[in-house]
Amino acid sequence: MKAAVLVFPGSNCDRDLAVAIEKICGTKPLMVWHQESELPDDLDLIAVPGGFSYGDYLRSGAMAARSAVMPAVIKQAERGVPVLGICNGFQILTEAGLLPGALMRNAGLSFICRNVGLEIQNTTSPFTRLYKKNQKIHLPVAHHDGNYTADKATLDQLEDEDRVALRYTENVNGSARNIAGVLNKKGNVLGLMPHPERMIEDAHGGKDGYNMFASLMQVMA
Ligand SMILES: NC(=O)CC[C@H](N)C(=O)O
Repeated sequence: MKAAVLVFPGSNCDRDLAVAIEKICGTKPLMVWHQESELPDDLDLIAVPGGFSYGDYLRSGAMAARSAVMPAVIKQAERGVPVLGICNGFQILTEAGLLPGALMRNAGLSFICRNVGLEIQNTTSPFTRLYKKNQKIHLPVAHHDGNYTADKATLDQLEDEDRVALRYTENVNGSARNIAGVLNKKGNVLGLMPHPERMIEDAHGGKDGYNMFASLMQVMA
């Protein structure tokens, strides 16, 4: 698999994500600095990592969404290349308009850093097809802006089109309808607040994130 991991000033999960991709998908990803304006056109995955791009100033992800590399990401997403945004990556993808809605400050106003329960909703996307419908998993979260919001029509549309990828089993951060991750209309762009790359081996305390990367491998097989 040929994958690229984007790196912004303030990204801090880029290495963990690269390690997970190499371990599960077998090849070291390209690390792409945000100032690049082109991406190879034979990528199988563009991964947007977590962290605090630009110190979360203005709004989390807002400045990164306007960086030089993003027009190339948008072009490839439109061509159907899988794009996975984790945590700050999810915030960047909503700010770039690749995913609907926004991530607001957590309802409790504090940073939340712990494992949370989740339920898999969509099992047809390239990221989720190895999970079972309504499967309960645990993944870590670490964010202060994870409170997913969108207007009622958008939330209804996400549900009608099976684009809620996963939900929290408890309302962790105030997210509308407990939404933890959403897909774009085509299903090739996923953003989620929990960190699958931090739960891929026994030393992490579990492997519930493993299938998110393994699913991508199955798509290619
Ligand atoms: N782990 C992360 O990616 C953090 C995301 C973001 N900076 C927040 O705190 O909301």
